[in-house]
Amino acid sequence: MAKRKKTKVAIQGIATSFHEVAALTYFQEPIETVECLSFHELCESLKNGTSDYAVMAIENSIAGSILPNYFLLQSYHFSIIGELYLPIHMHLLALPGVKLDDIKSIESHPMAIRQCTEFIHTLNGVEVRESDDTALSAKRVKELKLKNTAAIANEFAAKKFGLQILEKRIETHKKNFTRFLVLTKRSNGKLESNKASLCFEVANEVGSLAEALMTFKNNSINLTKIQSIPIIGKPSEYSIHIDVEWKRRKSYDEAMRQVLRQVKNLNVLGEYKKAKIEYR
Ligand SMILES: O=C(O)C(=O)C[C@]1(C(=O)O)C=C[C@@H](O)C=C1
Repeated sequence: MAKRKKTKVAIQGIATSFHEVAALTYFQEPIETVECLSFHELCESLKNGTSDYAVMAIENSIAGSILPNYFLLQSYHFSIIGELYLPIHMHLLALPGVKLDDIKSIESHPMAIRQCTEFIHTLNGVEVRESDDTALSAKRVKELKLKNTAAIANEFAAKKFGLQILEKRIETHKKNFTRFLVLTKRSNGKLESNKASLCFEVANEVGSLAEALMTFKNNSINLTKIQSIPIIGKPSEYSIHIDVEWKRRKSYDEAMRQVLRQVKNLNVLGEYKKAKIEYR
């Protein structure tokens, strides 16, 4: 009998990156991950059919929003079909036998570095370098035998690349989560949903944004996130991204009907099931 083809999921980074952990956690079935070394590459992989889904980090509870990804969501027109809040534990990894005093440079993904700034500030005179991925930094330390460099990455990367954990849990706050979105090219119809990601523009006039937001409030729709991003080429004009949650679908539909008349270019980026934030 022919083997069933595994679902292909694009991740930013290589095996053991946080994106891989997020993809394996979300899908809970054997998947094939497609490694991409940038978020742009990840979107291209989904667009050209190399992958069926993509998992994309959108915000972190210490470092905040990944703003460039809002632009990608807007320009690629994918559908968000799910979300995941992954607990993030960061460790400082080095070659076996290396001591903290030997470390002259640290490298990692910029979002990982931003989650560990308090720890990094305690190390004097250590150079900090940004890389494409936490796991890739761990791999480089191992393969290039970098005795004076440490990588910020997770425990899976430590194990896979045979590195020691020099300092454990160096994230600035222990309750650290990254929110990931699960994207596909075409959403397969109406999934069971109680959350949506929307974007729109409003006139630069007194109360225009407040009025649109009041429409959600008046229909008992909970606003969970708001993020504005510039509209390129129109200085001081913004695209507003919001996430909303509802208890009754009817209330959401009614709010959307009303808000359509109040805003411009309303775009539903996805309707999906709200994820739980579970501290582990
Ligand atoms: O470098 C990785 O391991 C990633 O998966 C990237 C990434 C990110 O883009 O925010 C994912 C989760 C963590 O917040 C740190 C880095």
